[in-house]
Amino acid sequence: MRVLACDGIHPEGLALFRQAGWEVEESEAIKDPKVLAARLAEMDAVLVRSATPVPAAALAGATRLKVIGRAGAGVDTIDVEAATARGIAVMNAPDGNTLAAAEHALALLFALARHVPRADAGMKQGDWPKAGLTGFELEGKRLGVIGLGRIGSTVARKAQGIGMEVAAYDPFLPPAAAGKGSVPLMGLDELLAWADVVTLHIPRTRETTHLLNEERLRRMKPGAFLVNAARGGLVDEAALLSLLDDGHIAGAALDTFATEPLPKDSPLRNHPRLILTPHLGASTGEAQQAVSTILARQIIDYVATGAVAGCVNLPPLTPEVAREIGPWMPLMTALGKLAARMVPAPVKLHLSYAGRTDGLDTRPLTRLLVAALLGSASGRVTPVNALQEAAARGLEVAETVGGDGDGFDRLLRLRVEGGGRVREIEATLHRGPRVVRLDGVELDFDPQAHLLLMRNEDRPGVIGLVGSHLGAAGINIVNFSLGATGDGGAVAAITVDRPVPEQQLLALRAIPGIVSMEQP
Ligand SMILES: NC(=O)C1=CN([C@@H]2O[C@H](COP(=O)(O)OP(=O)(O)OC[C@H]3O[C@@H](n4cnc5c(N)ncnc54)[C@H](O)[C@@H]3O)[C@@H](O)[C@H]2O)C=CC1
Ligand SMILES: O=C(O)CCC(=O)C(=O)O
Repeated sequence: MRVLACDGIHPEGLALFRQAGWEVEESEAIKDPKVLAARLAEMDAVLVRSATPVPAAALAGATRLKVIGRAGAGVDTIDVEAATARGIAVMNAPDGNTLAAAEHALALLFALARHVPRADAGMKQGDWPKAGLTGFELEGKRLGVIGLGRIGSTVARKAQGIGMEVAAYDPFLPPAAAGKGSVPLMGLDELLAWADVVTLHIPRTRETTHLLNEERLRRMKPGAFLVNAARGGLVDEAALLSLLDDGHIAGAALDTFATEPLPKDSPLRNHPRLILTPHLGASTGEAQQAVSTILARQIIDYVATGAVAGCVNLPPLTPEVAREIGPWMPLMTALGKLAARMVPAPVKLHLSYAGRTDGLDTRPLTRLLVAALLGSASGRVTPVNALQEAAARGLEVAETVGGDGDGFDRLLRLRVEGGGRVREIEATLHRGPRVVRLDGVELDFDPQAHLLLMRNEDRPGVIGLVGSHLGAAGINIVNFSLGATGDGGAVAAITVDRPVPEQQLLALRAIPGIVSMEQP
């Protein structure tokens, strides 16, 4: 396994990759998608912070890539839609830098209130710049928090600790979370008109871009302050400059910008009532160590066991559940491949998980089977894009859980329709992964093995001829499982030690009494 670590990922996470046997390549920020694409063609995972964007163009040839890891919270620099369509998981580690980002927002708040940067700059120039730098006290002032998630709620709690009155706007908070906190919620316009200082803690998305446009900024209290340590683009920078100029907004502190790094000639750089930091929110030793190790563990576990944590395009799957369903995983892949060969253009798939189903999370298993079923035909299908691909290719997927396991602890019944045919497979893990019934006939074979499926007339001598023919061709029979169809015929699953060449198949089909011979 190979991982490309861009943008200065903390060494502790990289050490975890090495300990797990991964090869680690480190790189400066890569801005050109073509250059990144060339590097990603040979990688199983890539790690980025905010400097290396991962657009669709960078993923064009990334056929090996399993995970894009964001060592932090915001995934706005990654084309998650394009990654999902290519079956690539996108993971982040938002818990690792919550405190750092919240403390930085508060640092900016204090710096604004007491003109710390201007005082420092004046002192360094040999001045004693006391006059004109009278500030204001934060205790008793109103803080309006936009986005009451991890960072916003941490900022709110700490601001309450210094005696600020705090309210928030967050229309997406789950009702339980919204009701139990000590931070009252308001509408956006109400909050803007109420607060002495507004601080942003939301992701950048299509919907939140320019959330604070000129009209909204003007709804802020005259003389209010603004802090943005969330994302550039949430605030219309040109509008902010004009409101600072006309004095409606008294001051602002920005850690994030629409274009990063901020262009040298940006007018933001020259405004006396703007405090600027170069996207430092997550830049503490503790946060960088935390995000890199959290992310490394998530990626290593995902690739090794299928456990899913911190993934923005796959539902979570705890290590315990991954362990519980782990033995099923290779079976699901083998069954998906077998079903794909039996029904090359499937239109309907029904999976029924029967027997003991407690503790069995069937969703990742279904995704795995669908990925194998569709992946054999074309393109790259993984559990990440399996259901999306199924919908796009017109495959209807349904599953039921529970019901009689027919004497087995756990039994999977698979029904695939396509091309006017219906095929049914029943499989279990009892005494190893095995198929126990095929199209209603009792058999017993390992679906992962090289396989011949034979229909024949149920009369003496036919099987002997098949055995002799395979033997003469140097092909060893590993297992021969035979079942009667009840209409004078029989079905056999013959597992062999190697693939059977086409000409041998033709010869086998020509044996008298053979109705069909498939190598699925
Ligand atoms: N400056 C820096 O270095 C850092 C910046 N960040 C930024 O902070 C953002 C927030 O991070 P977390 O708190 O960890 O995320 P989070 O997901 O815990 O919280 C985001 C909150 O915003 C709310 N939200 C979403 N859209 C909204 C809208 N239109 N209006 C109001 N609320 C909305 C959500 O309901 C959620 O409660 C990240 O997406 C990232 O962009 C995060 C870490 C470091
Ligand atoms: O990696 C960084 O320095 C920035 C972190 C950040 O913006 C985030 O986690 O969203």
